[in-house]
Amino acid sequence: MCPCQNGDNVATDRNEMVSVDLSNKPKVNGVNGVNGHTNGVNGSTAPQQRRNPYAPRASDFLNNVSNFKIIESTLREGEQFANAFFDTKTKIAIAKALDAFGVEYLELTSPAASEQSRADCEAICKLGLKAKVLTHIRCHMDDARIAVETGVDGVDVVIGTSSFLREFSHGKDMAYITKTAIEVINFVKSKGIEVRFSTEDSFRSDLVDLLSIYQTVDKIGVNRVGIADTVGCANPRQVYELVRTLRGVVGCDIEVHLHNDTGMAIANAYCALEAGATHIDTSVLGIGERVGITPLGGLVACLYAANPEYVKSKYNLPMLREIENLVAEAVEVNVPFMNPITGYCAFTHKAGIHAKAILNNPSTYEILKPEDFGLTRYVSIGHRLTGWNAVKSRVEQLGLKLTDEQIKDATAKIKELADVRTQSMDDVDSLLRIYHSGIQSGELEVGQREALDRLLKKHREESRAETEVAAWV
Ligand SMILES: CC(=O)SCCNC(=O)CCNC(=O)[C@H](O)C(C)(C)COP(=O)(O)OP(=O)(O)OC[C@H]1O[C@@H](n2cnc3c(N)ncnc32)[C@H](O)[C@@H]1OP(=O)(O)O
Ligand SMILES: O=C(O)CCC(=O)C(=O)O
Ligand SMILES: [Zn+2]
Repeated sequence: MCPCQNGDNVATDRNEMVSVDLSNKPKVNGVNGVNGHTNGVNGSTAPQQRRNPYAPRASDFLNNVSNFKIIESTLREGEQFANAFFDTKTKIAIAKALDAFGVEYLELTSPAASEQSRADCEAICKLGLKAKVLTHIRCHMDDARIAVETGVDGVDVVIGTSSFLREFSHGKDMAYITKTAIEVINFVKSKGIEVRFSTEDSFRSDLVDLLSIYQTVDKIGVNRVGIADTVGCANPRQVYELVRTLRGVVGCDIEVHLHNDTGMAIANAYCALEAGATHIDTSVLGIGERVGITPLGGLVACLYAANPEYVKSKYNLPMLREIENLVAEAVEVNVPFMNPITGYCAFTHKAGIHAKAILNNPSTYEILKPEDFGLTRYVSIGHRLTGWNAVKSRVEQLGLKLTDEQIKDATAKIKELADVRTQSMDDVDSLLRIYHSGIQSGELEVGQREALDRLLKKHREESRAETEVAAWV
């Protein structure tokens, strides 16, 4: 289990990961502990508020990085993930969790997919959630007729416009697509619910075709148009340019749906917002067709970096981990180790240079504050990359009195041992305690490596003897 996830103060359940929760740490170098934000390194008087380089620039008048809505599609796109099978109970649990987190919309699988999909859609509509409930259909009157009877707040209509999909999927030309889109949109609108029209495979579609159909549906009063990077081929610049062009052509909201085949989905979503998109599709852990779409957690991390207060005010951030665990369990995968926010070591700092600065001011090496996500920061100590400042913080936590010179001497021994194997937290603690008592008793002085080795050996033998006695009892 990840030390960041077990909630204990000291993580010792992985030998190679020697981490310590420094949240209750006393003053270090004259400044507050790691959770207390300081006025700068080593207590300097630099101003606390620094300009956030990730914040939107005032000159970007289209920028919606601090003004967006999430359309959470775990229960639609996510159901297209290879491992996904959501029974009704699981769908309801996911829907409620996402609603409590604060997403603005939930998108559900087409009720035309199966009888159970239709029944589940109705059941979720009846939950009385704060989030608006949408369902996702083909651009076809048969699907639209079923969808509007489920009780949804809106219908997301999609049809492929690229030559690939026109030729090999539905086989329809742009004239047919436009005519059917108008019919379906007018029908859904006549039921008094929201309607969105999206072109599938937008980035491999002809720009003139795209702008023409978006303009047509905007004129007849669609609530949103959607751009879909169905195959994950787009890059941030292309996304920016297409959304910005579209922003100049339609007055309605703009949604983007971005696949992650080349790892661009979060960056693309960010650029879409910069260019004026209003809604971003996500799924928990990014699950969906192939490698899925923009992950909810990663998007939240990225947008929090731009404007923490805005993101904190909209979403219940400490719920993120629970939601990811719920979905991970439902689809039988692990949360990836490098997942933003909730990954195995998202808030663990290791190298001595990092540890020192983090202890003085966490913002030196953190753009996300773990406490805003209900998580804890760790500093890893028992390895060859450690430094005396990290060791000093542990000495203070243990309540030991050692001079800086003595701590540097003890650190040299930790590094020597860690060159052979990573030291567990217990190993580091014992060494520090033995070092301390050696100094107290006068058996040890700084630099007396042989004396220290003798004390460590004696301790090892005593521990072994104790273990043997315990085994006999
Ligand atoms: C990119 C995306 O992820 S889009 C969303 C994908 N979601 C889904 O596919 C939902 C789950 N799908 C299903 O349950 C089924 O595919 C259904 C019920 C939608 C259709 O099932 P079937 O009628 O058996 O057709 P099948 O799945 O084999 O083929 C798709 C059909 O939809 C048509 N089609 C495909 N896309 C569209 C579209 N966007 N709008 C209208 N028709 C479409 C195809 O031409 C084909 O029609 P055909 O039966 O005349 O050949
Ligand atoms: O409806 C949409 O906008 C997107 C549909 C979809 O899942 C895709 O194109 O990848
Ligand atoms: Zn998709």
